[in-house]
Amino acid sequence: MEVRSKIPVGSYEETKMFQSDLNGIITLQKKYMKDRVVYIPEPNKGIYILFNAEDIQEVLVTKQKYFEKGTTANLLKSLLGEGLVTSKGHKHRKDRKLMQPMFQSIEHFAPHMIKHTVSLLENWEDGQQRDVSREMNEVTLNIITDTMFGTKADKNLLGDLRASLKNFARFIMKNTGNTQVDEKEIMDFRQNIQLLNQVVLSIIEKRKSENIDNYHDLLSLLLKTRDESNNQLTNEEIKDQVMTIFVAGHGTTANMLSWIWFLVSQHPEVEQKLYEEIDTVLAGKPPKIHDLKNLQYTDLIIQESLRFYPVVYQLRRKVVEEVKIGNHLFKKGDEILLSQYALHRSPLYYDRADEFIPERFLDDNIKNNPKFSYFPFGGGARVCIGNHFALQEAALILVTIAQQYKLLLHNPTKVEVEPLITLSPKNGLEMTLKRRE
Ligand code: HEM
Repeated sequence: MEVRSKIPVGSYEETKMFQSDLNGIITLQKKYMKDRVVYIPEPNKGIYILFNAEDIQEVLVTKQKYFEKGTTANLLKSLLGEGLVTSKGHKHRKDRKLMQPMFQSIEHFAPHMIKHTVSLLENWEDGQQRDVSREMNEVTLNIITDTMFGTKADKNLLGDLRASLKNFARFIMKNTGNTQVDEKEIMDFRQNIQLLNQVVLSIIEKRKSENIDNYHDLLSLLLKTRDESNNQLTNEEIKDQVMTIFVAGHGTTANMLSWIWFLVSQHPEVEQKLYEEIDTVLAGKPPKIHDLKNLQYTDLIIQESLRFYPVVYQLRRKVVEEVKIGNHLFKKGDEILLSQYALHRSPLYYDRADEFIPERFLDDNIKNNPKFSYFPFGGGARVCIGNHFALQEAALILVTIAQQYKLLLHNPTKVEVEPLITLSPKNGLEMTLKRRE
């Protein structure tokens, strides 16, 4: 008998459950993790979900050449063009090599990260209610435009931009694998893209009118780059890379920080330890990059938050050539789903997986877990290029704010997880700012 016929198939109810609710995959995992995989016959194209960390490592690392990015990446292309997130094969390797230097040494970005957090705090007052998710988006957007493009984010565009990106993400999630997309939705979607393109093109145009040698950021790197035949990158190529970093490089970190604030506010004992550590290590002084190594509990909170709410919660891959993964054979064209959300809550790897326990990352059992039982930044050739940038940024923003404020949440039941391209708080995150004595 053919190996692939042994793969269990989800029922109609299970397919519905998987599509309608993020927790559907947790129920599927409980039932099918011993089989390591389940096939879910979605209406347009079925998908295989893997539940074993070793199999995931094969897909992302050891057998990565048998895979390419799945259908979400194709829709993302309409926004990001052929940038680093969406490019494939030779073009991807070239792009990665080109952008890598910007992410190799990131310590010098620390003062910018702190400066933008401090200026965010200048607008905060004791007792105010603020949508912390919006605030985190603002500060991370300012940081990415400053560090990568040497410019300021245009204040007027910020609100529109955030709404635009969210609409865009909703569109993608609704239409991944869908062949009949509503005309009106396509029109709105195009308008959204135009707005984003405008922002990015204005950044490029402004720089072209200046002396690029005065800058040492990603934009200048892209403008100075020559290919093998000594040709410059085209405007379109530069726009795609800029748009990619612009989009991939702020909403993700903003959502991670929103979940951290939410989780910390719901766990007073964790909150207390965090504040104690910050007060002891920083002793009231602004953080410096070398302080991060001494902020160990802060680091545990960040790791555990990314386990609990992995902002990039699933990856899709498409098989390009028949391949055996674990005990199963996959054919060309098969779509595979790797779910950080499921693996990070798998009983195979985590005790009390539904509880938020930062200390678990000190546990030896966790250290012995297979590598891909925890993969918030993916893995292999396509591992997140901004992972260290994001972790450094999150820690600096978190401690800079926590030195001055506690954030209180009055109505936790109002906070809902919305699984778009990233996990975001559906209706924002209204919190009260309490200034510390
Ligand atoms: C908490 C924050 C972040 C998370 C959880 C995250 C997660 C991820 C994941 C899981 C991937 C792999 C996607 C795949 O394999 O299909 C990825 C790729 C990528 N990320 Fe991030 N990311 C974060 C922050 C950032 C930042 C700050 C930047 C840039 C400054 C960035 C830029 C990118 C780029 C360009 C790629 C594509 C890399 C490639 O395909 O070679 N990310 N990210």
